[in-house]
Amino acid sequence: MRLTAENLAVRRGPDLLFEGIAFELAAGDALVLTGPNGTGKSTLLRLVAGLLAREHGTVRLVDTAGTTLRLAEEAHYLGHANAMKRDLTVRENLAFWQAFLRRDGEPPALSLTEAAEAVDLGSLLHLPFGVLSAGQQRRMAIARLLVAHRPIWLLDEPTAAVDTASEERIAALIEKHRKAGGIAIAATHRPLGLEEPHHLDMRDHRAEPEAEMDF
Ligand SMILES: Nc1ncnc2c1ncn2[C@@H]1O[C@H](COP(=O)(O)OP(=O)(O)OP(=O)(O)O)[C@@H](O)[C@H]1O
Repeated sequence: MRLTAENLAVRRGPDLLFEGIAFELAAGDALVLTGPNGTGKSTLLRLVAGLLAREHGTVRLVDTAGTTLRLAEEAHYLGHANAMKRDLTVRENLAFWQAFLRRDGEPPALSLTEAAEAVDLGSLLHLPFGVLSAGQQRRMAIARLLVAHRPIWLLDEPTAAVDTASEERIAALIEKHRKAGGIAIAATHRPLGLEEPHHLDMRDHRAEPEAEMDF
């Protein structure tokens, strides 16, 4: 499996936000996106997830046989929002995602209980998601990634709001995903503690201001 980006640029509103983004990731690789607020880390993740159109450039995922795969179908995307319904219990939320994402022939994923235990919150499955603390909610959003297999993880500040022990646990889960042949791209303001990740500093790809038209 190989995830390749070439010459990516994105327009937000009237302006080009970034340009010239390129990377090549193989199974087991991680890419860490850094850069100040507003430099486009979330935008790049959303673009790779297929949620945003690009101005130009390509993103391509191919399997070991060289077949091009649809990225939107092969990726877990964890945005700033946790994609959980506040009024449903944690178990109901995770069950929804497992049923929604399950595909025939996938490698086995974790059960709902195993996924909650992997983020050390196995005792909270019965609670409405909305009553969990901010850090607990983030950890349960990480548990969502474990209930169905997807080879690409696109993670926007995955450790936001979590305590130090949970930061380490989340890093270990990302490492496990990599060791199983997965690829991870993570935007972060804090070191994630991943083993030998690739780095992409969004400051290096700020788009030059475009010339204004005179009339
Ligand atoms: N719909 C939009 N129209 C115009 N500009 C937008 C739109 N959406 C986002 N932007 C701008 O795109 C820029 C990049 O935002 P993005 O969220 O990708 O940054 P980021 O690097 O992830 O920031 P942070 O570190 O704060 O999470 C910001 O300046 C934002 O205002």
